[in-house]
Amino acid sequence: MPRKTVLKLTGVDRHYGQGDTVLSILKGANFELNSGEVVALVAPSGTGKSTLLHLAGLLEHPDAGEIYINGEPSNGLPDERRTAIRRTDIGFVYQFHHLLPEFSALENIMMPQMIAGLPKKEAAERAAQLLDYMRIGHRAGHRPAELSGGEQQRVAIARAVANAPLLLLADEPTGNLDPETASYVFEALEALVRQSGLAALIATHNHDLADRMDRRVTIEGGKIREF
Ligand SMILES: Nc1ncnc2c1ncn2[C@@H]1O[C@H](COP(=O)(O)OP(=O)(O)OP(=O)(O)O)[C@@H](O)[C@H]1O
Repeated sequence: MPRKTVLKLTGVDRHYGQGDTVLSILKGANFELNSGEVVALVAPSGTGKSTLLHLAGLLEHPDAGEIYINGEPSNGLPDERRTAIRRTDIGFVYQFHHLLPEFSALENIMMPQMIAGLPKKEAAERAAQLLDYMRIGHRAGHRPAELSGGEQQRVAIARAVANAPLLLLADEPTGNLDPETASYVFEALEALVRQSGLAALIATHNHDLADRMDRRVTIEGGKIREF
């Protein structure tokens, strides 16, 4: 599969606060992520990992610079277009699964597909396939509270890729799990990412998991550096 630059940041600045209390998180940050690449984002707490993921996911605006998703510059795009890009091109996984508690595992995975306009039957078929792929097909009818932490996180991963995005952004996706479960869930995540050829940027404090990814990047002095 030919590689495409799915995410690109050029000269990105992001700061919080103003005047004397300004906190500069990113300053002239550049970064590229290609399809098929799984990249670890490993940096100390508070250096801006979540900020970077929010910017890349078009959930926040940079103060300067440009963010391209699949070649399209995002500055100045109307909110509807940003939302459409988020829905179709980007999947998110968080530390805590954020599944909808009143819906089953299957329904949670159907939801983004139906919002994107897919008929219910097709959404259910795809959701069932993803659950099987994550080896939790037998838990399809269970609500999040009836699932283990590792199972919940696998449902969240399946939901994130349900609309076949180009880019997966994960913020400590295994941070809430014991090491053995974390390793198992990460394996499932990695297999899914590799099989679908999407680009993934995964923030983690877990060096063992980071070692298994293609590259590691960190945030240092407001820049994104390889290490
Ligand atoms: N909306 C905001 N307003 C003000 N400061 C913020 C805001 N969001 C984040 N920050 C600050 O920016 C810095 C970077 O935050 P961020 O959440 O990106 O760090 P992180 O590397 O993801 O940390 P952790 O590993 O602890 O999750 C922190 O000092 C945080 O307090």
